[in-house]
Amino acid sequence: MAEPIPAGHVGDRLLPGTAAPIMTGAPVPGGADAVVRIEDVLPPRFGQAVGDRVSFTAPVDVGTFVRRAGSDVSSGDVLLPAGSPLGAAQLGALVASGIDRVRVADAPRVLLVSTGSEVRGAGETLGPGQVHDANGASLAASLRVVGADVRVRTVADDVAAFRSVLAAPDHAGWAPDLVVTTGGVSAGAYEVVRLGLGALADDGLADVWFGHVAMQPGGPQGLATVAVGPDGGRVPLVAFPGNPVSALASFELFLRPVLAQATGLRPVRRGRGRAPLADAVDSPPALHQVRRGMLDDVGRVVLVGGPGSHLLARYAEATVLVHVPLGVAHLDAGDEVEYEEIG
Ligand SMILES: Nc1nc2c(c(=O)[nH]1)N[C@H]1C(S)=C(S)[C@@H](COP(=O)(O)OP(=O)(O)OC[C@H]3O[C@@H](n4cnc5c(N)ncnc54)[C@H](O)[C@@H]3O)O[C@H]1N2
Ligand code: MOO
Repeated sequence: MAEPIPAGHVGDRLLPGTAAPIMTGAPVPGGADAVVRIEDVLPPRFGQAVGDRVSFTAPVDVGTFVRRAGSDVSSGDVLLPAGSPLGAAQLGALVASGIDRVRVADAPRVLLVSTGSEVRGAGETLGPGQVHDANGASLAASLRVVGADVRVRTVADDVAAFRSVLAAPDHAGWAPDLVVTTGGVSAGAYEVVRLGLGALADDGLADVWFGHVAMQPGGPQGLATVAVGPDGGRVPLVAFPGNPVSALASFELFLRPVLAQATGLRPVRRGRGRAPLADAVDSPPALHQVRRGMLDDVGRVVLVGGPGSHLLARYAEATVLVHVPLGVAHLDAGDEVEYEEIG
């Protein structure tokens, strides 16, 4: 036996016929070509003196328990492709490779505007007819997951107030790359997003489209480019419906893939697959219906809650969005549906 080699020490070169007690993580010394677990040594414990004799319980193959330098990543390899999100393993791999600085993309700045005179901030005391700003919370979280720098504002059904939020999106000179609004897009008399963008378009400060997509929830939708901030630069605006499930499903289906691509996040779409339904389902055939569900322990899709676009607490229980395509009025239990994961 030669001198022991603790982790963090480099042992002397071994001569043929010698072994050194070595700890996990210590570099294998020159002259050695395998490591034998102490459990497989006779006697099976450390503490031998230099010059003592040991034997092994079985023949030892060359390379056993040796981790070769470069077996994970070697000189000249691409450690992380451009556009990689820096998550746990990526940050660890960078630091392990001796890199403590990398160039990162700017987070897209997103102004999220929850509209509606009934909408109150999280935790505020509600008066009659008022609701808390669920969309501000859920969409801000969704946007942050795709790497956005998000500011949330709430605006009453008041065109002047809506216009002033776009004109001065933040007190500190922060200007958005994208505006996302919720509510105020359908057919009512006080649709602040529709009216506000219409007024801006009349003043030459926006180009606007409003329409319906054949989807439920998330039918009424708006798109625009609009002047924002003190210098009036044009940025894209996406106007989602106000119902909380409609807003979230719209984000998942329309905006998440675009933002994930823009920020280089992979995968752009979340995991998807096909699975049989646990129960029959009816759907309006003129609409692509997006239901919420989860997979049971035999891999069937179980729907969670009904189709209503107010059922946010049920959405919170779900793990997948379930697609019932256009033209389908009924599916039986056992029929396959497409699903995609939600976070
Ligand atoms: N006459 C019609 N009425 C409605 C139609 C239609 O086609 N014709 N479409 C319905 C559908 S579908 C949807 S979706 C909604 C979308 O309308 P808006 O985008 O204008 O949304 P609002 O009326 O502002 O709000 C709808 C609903 O959601 C609540 N809400 C709004 N913002 C929030 C928020 N930040 N947090 C929580 N809850 C919010 C709001 O109080 C309403 O209850 O229009 C249907 N009507
Ligand atoms: O399209 Mo609305 O989003 O059904 O509730």
